[in-house]
This record gives sequence, structure tokens and C-alpha cells, in this order.
Amino acid sequence: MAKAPLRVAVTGAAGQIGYSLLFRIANGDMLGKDQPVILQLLEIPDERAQKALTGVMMEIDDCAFPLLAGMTAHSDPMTAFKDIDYAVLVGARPRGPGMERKDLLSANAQIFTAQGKALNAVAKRTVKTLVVGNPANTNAYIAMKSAPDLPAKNFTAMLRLDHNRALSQLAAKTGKAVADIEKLVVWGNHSPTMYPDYRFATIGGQSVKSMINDEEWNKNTFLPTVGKRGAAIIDARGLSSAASAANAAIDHIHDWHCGTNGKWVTMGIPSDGSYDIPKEVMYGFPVTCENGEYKIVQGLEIDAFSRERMNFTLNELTEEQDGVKHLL
Ligand SMILES: NC(=O)C1=CN([C@@H]2O[C@H](COP(=O)(O)OP(=O)(O)OC[C@H]3O[C@@H](n4cnc5c(N)ncnc54)[C@H](O)[C@@H]3O)[C@@H](O)[C@H]2O)C=CC1
Ligand SMILES: O=C([O-])CC(=O)C(=O)O
Repeated sequence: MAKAPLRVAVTGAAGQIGYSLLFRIANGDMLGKDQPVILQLLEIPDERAQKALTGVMMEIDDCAFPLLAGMTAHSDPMTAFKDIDYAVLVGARPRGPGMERKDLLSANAQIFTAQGKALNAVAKRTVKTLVVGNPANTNAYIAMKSAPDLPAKNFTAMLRLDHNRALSQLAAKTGKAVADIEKLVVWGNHSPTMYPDYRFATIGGQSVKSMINDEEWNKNTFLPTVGKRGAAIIDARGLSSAASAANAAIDHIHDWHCGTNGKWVTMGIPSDGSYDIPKEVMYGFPVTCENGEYKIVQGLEIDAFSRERMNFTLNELTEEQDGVKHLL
């Protein structure tokens, strides 16, 4: 029997990431090739943005996606989020050259307070949310805090682009296939303070750390390359990463929805206190997913260097979250 459609809201639908993301959701890349979807698309109540959204929807129509069971345009989160199963919160102001994510905090805080409240009011009680718009971890925290009637664990932030970037760097360094790398994690904030950690990673059962065996490379090349990749893309393209960000959003929700078969992935999730990360901090953790639920990989040894890196990114997150407390 055909599956009932799932409702997916995407905000910032007429933006750059939206343009790479919507077509893939409608094609079944996110929720499965047998899962019909209804797209509920939100843009700001601005004539140009709404007109651009109409154009994107015309193109989606022109793809005649067999899995697309409906599509609506919205300028108000209270209608866009009605009865949704998934929310992909992309809409935010992107960072321009020379700006850090923190600069965007207060403007974005208003957006995510309003959207959290709307999710709380009208979304399905089981709605699962991924925040992409930066500063992603803190925006996800704000949305979660603004939706007290929904399960906090269903609010997540996107660290998957960082995870994928790290995979790609490790594949290039070792000369092995990306698909063969397992047990990678990116701890903390989606910002240059993040800690991509390959101490547990394996390729065909062999330790990646011993294969590379180069702490200098880890500290002086790998960590800064992955941590500053977003800025490097902006510098090269004049625009922030879009197709790779959309791809990471697809990966994040795909794995959450369909499961990871025991493979580790990185998700930004509200901490349950694991690894001494204070409860509720929206932090990148290694997880496995099964039956629509994620579970933090437990029991990893945290050495002194890692603890220092994990605390560094934690401190930044705590500061960001303290900075928006008065708005919550
Ligand atoms: N977490 C991550 O790994 C990544 C996050 N990002 C972030 O994603 C966000 C979006 O990036 P782009 O698509 O390139 O930006 P963009 O500027 O091309 O598109 C953003 C769209 O969001 C819309 N928008 C703004 N406020 C909105 C609101 N309150 N409700 C609905 N729509 C709203 C805008 O009208 C615009 O069309 C940025 O914050 C960017 O920094 C980008 C790459 C990676
Ligand atoms: O840096 C930005 O604004 C875009 C981003 O998050 C990334 O590419 O990682």
C-alpha cells in the first residue's frame, strides 16, 4: 500500500540553499524513494521573495516529481508549519565576507523565537526540526526553548556539513574512499571552534589515526581546514556554501528518518549530559539512528587535548546561549 504523504516545511525556500534542497526533497532523496511528500514553503512577506518563491515552485512543478503530493507557499510560519512532520529551518541572514556567526545572533534570535512558537502552536506533536540557518546551534536552542510543548530532543542543528567536510579531507589524506570511513565525529558548535575528531575513525577496520600518524597535520592542517571551510567557500565563491549545505541537510534528515545501520553520524542535539556537556546545550555529538530516534555513541575516551577542544567550543556555545537568554 502506498505510504501517506509526510509534510515538510522549508523556510528560506527562495534562497540559495532552498534552490538546491527542495528539488531533492521532492525527488525522495531525504525521506525515501517510496515516501510521498507535501512541501510547505515559507519566505518572508516581501514581494520580491514571494515572487522568487513562485518561480522556484514553477520549476518544481516542471520536474513532475512522482513523489510530490502537494506544495504550498507561505509568508507566515503559523500556516507554513501546520501539521508538519519535518521542519527544515534554513531562512536566516547569511554571513557576508568578514562577518562571524555571532554577529548575526540577535537578528536571527527574533526569527527563531517566532518560528519556535509557531511550531509549538501548529506542528504535529512529533515534528522533527533541523536548523540550518546560522548560528545554527544557537538558533536551534532558541527554537527548542520557544516550543515548550514539543519534545526538546526533536530540535537539532546541522553539523553534518562539517562531518562531510572532515570525511572528504580524511579520504584525500589517506587515499581511501569516503564511503569506507567510519566512526568520525565533530564535537560542538557549527563554527570555527568545532572539534572534528578522527581518533576513533576506521577504514576497513584499521585506525585512521595510525594510518595518518601525524599530529602536526591534525592540529595545523586538518582542524583549521575543516573549521574554516565555510569562510574559505565564501572567499572563493563570494557566497556561502549552498549545494553542499543542502546535501548535508538531506543527509541529516535522511539518516534520522531512515536510520544509519549502526554507522556513526554527527548531529547537533540538545545534550543529555553525556561527555560532561551540560544538559540542553545544542552540541555536535556522534550518534547512531534507528526507528526515527538518534542515540549518542557512549563510552568514548576523551583525552586531555580533546577535552580542551571540546570545552573551547562548549564555551562559545554557552556564551551564545547566554547572549540570547533575555529573549527566551
Ligand atoms: N549549518 C550549516 O552548515 C550552514 C548554514 N548556512 C546558513 O544557512 C542560511 C541560509 O543560507 P542561504 O540559503 O545561502 O541564504 P540566502 O540569503 O540565499 O537565503 C535565505 C532566504 O531566507 C529567507 N528568509 C530570511 N528570513 C526568513 C524568515 N524569517 N522566514 C522565512 N524565510 C526567511 C530570505 O528571504 C532568503 O530568501 C544562512 O544563515 C547561512 O549562514 C549555510 C551553509 C551551511
Ligand atoms: O559560514 C557560513 O556562513 C556558511 C556556513 O555555515 C558554512 O559554509 O559552513
